[in-house]
Amino acid sequence: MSSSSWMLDATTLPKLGCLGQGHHGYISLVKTPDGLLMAKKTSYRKYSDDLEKELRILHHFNSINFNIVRPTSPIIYYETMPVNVKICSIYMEIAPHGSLEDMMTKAGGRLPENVVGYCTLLILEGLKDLHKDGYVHCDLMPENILIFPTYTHGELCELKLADFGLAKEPNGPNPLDGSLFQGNPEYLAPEAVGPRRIISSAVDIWSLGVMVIEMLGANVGGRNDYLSATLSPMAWDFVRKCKVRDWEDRATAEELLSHPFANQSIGIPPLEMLPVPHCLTDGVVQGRFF
Ligand SMILES: Nc1ncnc2c1ncn2[C@@H]1O[C@H](COP(=O)(O)OP(=O)(O)OP(=O)(O)O)[C@@H](O)[C@H]1O
Repeated sequence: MSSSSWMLDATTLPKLGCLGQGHHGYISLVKTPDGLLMAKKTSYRKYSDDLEKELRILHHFNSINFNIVRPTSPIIYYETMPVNVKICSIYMEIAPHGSLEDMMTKAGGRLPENVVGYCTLLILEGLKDLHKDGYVHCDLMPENILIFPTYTHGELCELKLADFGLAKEPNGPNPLDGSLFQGNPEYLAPEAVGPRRIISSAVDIWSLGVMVIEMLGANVGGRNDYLSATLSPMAWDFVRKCKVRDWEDRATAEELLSHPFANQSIGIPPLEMLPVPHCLTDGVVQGRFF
């Protein structure tokens, strides 16, 4: 990457489209003068602490882990918009195939089991390093897993963890009470609510189990008897290990990496299964990816 794209004159970059919308802001597609396409994540300035933390985490893992989205600028940028609206932004590489949620929507709400196994393996690769360094994502859901093309080892796509706004840093404060999985309570590990409120890497493993259920098209609120009857024995065994109620007995990312469910060899999603955000469809935007 050239030094000109690393230090941006953020205010002059044209906004070419919208890549996504979150609860605290939006993600837009921008292009640098030398033709590099990037994702710009913007929120109101009152959320700047979360955005600064997200950028810190992205930088921490920039050269360590390829399954965590990469930042494309070193600092957070502050701007004042018309009518004195104060915003802040960070820049990162663009996911040309959107999010896992987009892929599920495109597939009609259910992915083939071997594709889910492959996606799970890539997510576990990201979680393993995150947890090894003492971080907890705390917001693991399909919309926060981004899809990238890759042509290494004959693979077609690569998944990366994104959206670290609620993440817990080593020795950092817990996310605010009530901030996790608003509207998606099934994703929240039981020990992360109530008076004890334990936030550890096991919280992400619980969410991963729920995500696997969702990707397989089953009911995420379903009880164990329903899940054991609905999922394949291998998928159910994986989910069961993620959803152990006692967080200290829950499997770790490292352990789950060797589970047969995450090692199905023929689950690489075919090209036609990969979504493409509207603003990136052919002919609309020309440019290079990071
Ligand atoms: N780097 C990226 N490339 C392409 N699309 C992206 C990128 N980052 C985010 N998006 C899209 O934008 C959506 C929202 O992003 P993100 O979750 O980071 O925003 P947020 O404001 O933190 O959301 P929330 O408040 O709901 O957690 C994602 O689900 C994805 O569809």
